[in-house]
Amino acid sequence: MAKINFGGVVEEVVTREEFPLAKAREVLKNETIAVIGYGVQGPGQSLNMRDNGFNVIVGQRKPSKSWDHAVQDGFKEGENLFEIEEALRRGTIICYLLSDAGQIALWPTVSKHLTEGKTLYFSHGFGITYKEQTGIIPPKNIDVILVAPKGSGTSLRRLFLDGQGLNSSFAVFQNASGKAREKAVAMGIGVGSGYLFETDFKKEVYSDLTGERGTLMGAIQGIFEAQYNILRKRGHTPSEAFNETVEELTQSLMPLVAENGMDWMYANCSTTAQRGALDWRHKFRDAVAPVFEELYESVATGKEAERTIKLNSQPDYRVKLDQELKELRESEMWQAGLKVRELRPKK
Ligand SMILES: NC(=O)C1=CN([C@@H]2O[C@H](COP(=O)(O)OP(=O)(O)OC[C@H]3O[C@@H](n4cnc5c(N)ncnc54)[C@H](O)[C@@H]3O)[C@@H](O)[C@H]2O)C=CC1
Ligand SMILES: CC(=O)[C@](C)(O)C(=O)O
Ligand SMILES: [Mg+2]
Ligand SMILES: [Mg+2]
Repeated sequence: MAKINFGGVVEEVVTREEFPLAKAREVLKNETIAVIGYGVQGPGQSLNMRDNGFNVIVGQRKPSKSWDHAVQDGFKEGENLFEIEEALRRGTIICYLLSDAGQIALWPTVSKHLTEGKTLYFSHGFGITYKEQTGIIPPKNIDVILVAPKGSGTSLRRLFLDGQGLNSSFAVFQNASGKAREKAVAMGIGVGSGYLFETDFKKEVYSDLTGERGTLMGAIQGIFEAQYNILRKRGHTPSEAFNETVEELTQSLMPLVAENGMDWMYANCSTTAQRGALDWRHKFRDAVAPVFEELYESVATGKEAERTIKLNSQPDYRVKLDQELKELRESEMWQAGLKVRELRPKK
């Protein structure tokens, strides 16, 4: 493990240099890796593993859109694409990539196939950490590991095809074979991770739920809306409000942050902008800090898990989520965004 100093704190990470693909292939050479579920993570992980030369099969409900998607991606029924139970029977490493709520419904079926020597793999600490609510309690005589790509399965695949890699965390919950850690790292390299940092199931799910509800998804939309609304209220046009709230951020400023940090982005803006941003950041931090306290508490007490399980286990959960996404898409702000995107000059 490479020791890396992250802002004054030394952590250990696994890089592709020290754990090359050839080593990962050697560790997993006798395994049949069964990816259960072909939603967002399923395609990204299974295609990357397939291209990396691992023995991958997919298990998915049939008929379903996800089954058709797997067929389109070149998986063949009876060869490397099976109904879920058959894939569970054949797999030695079971990658449980159903939605977190879906994992609860299918657990009685999955657990039947978790015989000694098999490995159960997750990409989220959810099922294990909130076991009182999920009922997911694996038998003691199997390995239980996690690799959580830090981003969408879509980005995992895109970055892999670009020759880059998304970073992932990894963890071991049960080490029955004595080789669980090595297997987890090998799987992490196999699914196309750029590098891997170690965590445990609880820390993974607490940070993940906080991040996606916070700055990655929830908070960012909330802040966009608040700023867009004030600009509109004070007489600015939708195009001006959208450009000044979203378009400039994603097209001009965030790429600079990604490249070289926040001070670099600031330094490439006017001194007027720098003065204002350096002053106002404190006020924004203090205003949202209590919301983040509330959010972390809701994650740590299991309230977020309870709500997710309850709502996403209903038969019409997908229809309801799609309806809410439609409302977002049809809001004035994002309709203005649609037009702004169309106006971007093409290469
Ligand atoms: N979406 C993402 O990019 C990321 C997801 N994760 C984690 O990876 C895991 C998989 O997530 P996603 O790919 O987003 O899942 P998803 O919501 O796309 O669902 C995956 C598959 O589960 C199937 N499914 C759902 N309920 C089912 C049920 N009751 N019985 C049988 N099949 C069912 C769906 O048909 C779909 O093919 C989750 O634990 C998630 O938290 C981790 C990192 C990123
Ligand atoms: C993409 C990712 O890592 C998320 C946001 O945590 C998720 O999809 O659950
Ligand atoms: Mg995540
Ligand atoms: Mg998540």
